[in-house]
Amino acid sequence: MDRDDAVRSTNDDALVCKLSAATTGYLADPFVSVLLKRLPHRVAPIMHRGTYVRTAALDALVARFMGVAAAAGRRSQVVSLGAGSDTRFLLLKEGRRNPGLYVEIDFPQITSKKAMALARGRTTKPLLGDFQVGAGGAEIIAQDYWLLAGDLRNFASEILPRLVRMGLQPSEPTLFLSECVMIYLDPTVSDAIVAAAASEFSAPFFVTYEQILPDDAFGRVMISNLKARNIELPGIFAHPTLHSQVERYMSAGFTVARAIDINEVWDKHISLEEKARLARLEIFDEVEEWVLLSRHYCISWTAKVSDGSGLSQELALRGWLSSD
Ligand SMILES: C[S@@+](CC[C@H](N)C(=O)[O-])C[C@H]1O[C@@H](n2cnc3c(N)ncnc32)[C@H](O)[C@@H]1O
Repeated sequence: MDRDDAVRSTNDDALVCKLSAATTGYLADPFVSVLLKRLPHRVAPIMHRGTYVRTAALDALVARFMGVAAAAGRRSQVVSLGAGSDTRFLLLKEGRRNPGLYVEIDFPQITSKKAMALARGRTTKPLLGDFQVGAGGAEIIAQDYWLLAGDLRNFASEILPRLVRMGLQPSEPTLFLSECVMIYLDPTVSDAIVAAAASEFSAPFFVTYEQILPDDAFGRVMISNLKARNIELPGIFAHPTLHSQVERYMSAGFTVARAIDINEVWDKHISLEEKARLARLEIFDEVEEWVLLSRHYCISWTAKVSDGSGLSQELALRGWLSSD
């Protein structure tokens, strides 16, 4: 398995965790089972919780972004980088929420399987509306959803110009989402993606979920376990702390940014009712391991909002997670 195959295999990990979390009752997501029919192995409660917290936090941030755009009477655009098995577009449509434009990009090996599953799925096909399948079956182009094949290493030179040619509007509020993706890219590439978002768009937002803290005992084991599968995390050394996650945005030209770890999301941003509901799903006794693991994953978010954009900078940042 070469390096890119190994990186692509991380989407299977995410999908297995998601399907197991949905089957166990952590997530209300009927669409994961369209992408994966059967669980290949049992998934530990700690992974269910991690998947739940990451999904809940990113859902809240995406919803908040869409609310900010809607309040300003603007079309929201989401660009999910390395979207893999992202089902947010389908969930938005199912909930009759207007997704604006939702774009997903991944390697063709990943998008081909997804395109086939979505275009054929009894529950997914109607949500796409009229659509065309392109690139030999690797892409779906619908009015509010584009599933595109591409290599993010060519983001600035190929992907972004193509998106703009297709109708992505740099003048509209645009959220770039990197859910466990930029960490696999060379930092010069991921920094260039963040910089392109900041410089080419009038009201760019960026959300990143990825691993941090490579240098403590847990971090070293995490990295060596992945290395054993030929998976490198070049991004973790470039942006290893919450502080440096914020810095990456500010030095690219974003104007407000925050980063918190998953442990803090769980402690402060998941309601007591939700925690009580999750506690009834299965026994959870990996408490110490959870604290260690969840401190090694972070969510960071940022916005660049100028006075003339019609969006409030304060609104763009404050309240992105419920109790801010
Ligand atoms: C851990 S998975 C995450 C998938 C999805 N974002 C999620 O959270 O479920 C990482 C994804 O990034 C994609 N990816 C990594 N490097 C990429 C690149 N250079 N170009 C396109 N996609 C890439 C992989 O193919 C994989 O689908």
